Amino acid sequence: MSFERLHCENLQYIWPSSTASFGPLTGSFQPGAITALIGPNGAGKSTLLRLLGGYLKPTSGSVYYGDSALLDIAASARANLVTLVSQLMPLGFDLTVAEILNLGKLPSMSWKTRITGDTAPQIGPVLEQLGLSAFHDRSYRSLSGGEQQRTLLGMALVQNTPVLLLDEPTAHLDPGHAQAIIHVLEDLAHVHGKTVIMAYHDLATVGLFADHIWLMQHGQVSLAASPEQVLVSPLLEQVFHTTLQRISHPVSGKMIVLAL
Ligand SMILES: Nc1ncnc2c1ncn2[C@@H]1O[C@H](COP(=O)(O)OP(=O)(O)OP(=O)(O)O)[C@@H](O)[C@H]1O
Repeated sequence: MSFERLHCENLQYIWPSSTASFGPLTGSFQPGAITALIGPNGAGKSTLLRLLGGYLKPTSGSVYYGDSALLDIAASARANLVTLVSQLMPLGFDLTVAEILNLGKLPSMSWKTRITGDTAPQIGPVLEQLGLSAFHDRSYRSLSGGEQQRTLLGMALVQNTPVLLLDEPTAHLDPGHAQAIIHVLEDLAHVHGKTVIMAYHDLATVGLFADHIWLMQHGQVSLAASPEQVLVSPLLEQVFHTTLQRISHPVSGKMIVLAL
């Protein structure tokens, strides 16, 4: 299924067991661009990602992929449209790194290929891209947090959907691996035209790669604009309740925001 853009219309979610609520939110995400969701803990970033992926059913309003409401799209078709890489969760069972990456291929495989197919051609390049080739046969549970995070991202890359939702994809990574993952995401958006939406906490680096930033608090989007517009806004200090310093990157001139 192809679609023009991902859009949400009056999207609202009320948690049944708490006073927290999300939205209502109306807005669009651009294909071929990275949108970073920033905001303090509890702002609603993960909730928005789960609504956009169809993992939470909105209390009211809808998410549209082109003209189709997400919840009207069959689950099997949805799995070829969007994937969500969540924050790390312990697996209730153990698989190898290669087996987890293979799971990403299932939605696009026929039953016959699932039984007889060789997925090595698809997973090999992704293992290499994420620096996981040496971990091919390692048990997922035996990996460090950063290695597990790269494995889960690998499954999403193998799934190869036009929309990629990521919940803090670099949270457990050292600076070198974090930078490598950001380059992979830039390539997916800017070269392969994917819609990349990610919750992200690092104000120092978000302005270096994001094309759009949505600043969130209390389940609402307070400002959605370019990094140049969002990162200079005094709203940033209000939302994060801290003093911030802004400096320009010495080479690109892009904005780096530091909490002092
Ligand atoms: N399962 C749940 N039941 C009740 N309330 C929830 C549940 N999950 C999240 N919430 C509430 O919804 C609000 C938004 O949470 P969400 O996880 O979307 O925030 P976030 O911006 O991703 O935060 P963080 O930066 O800490 O990951 C919070 O107030 C949270 O307590």
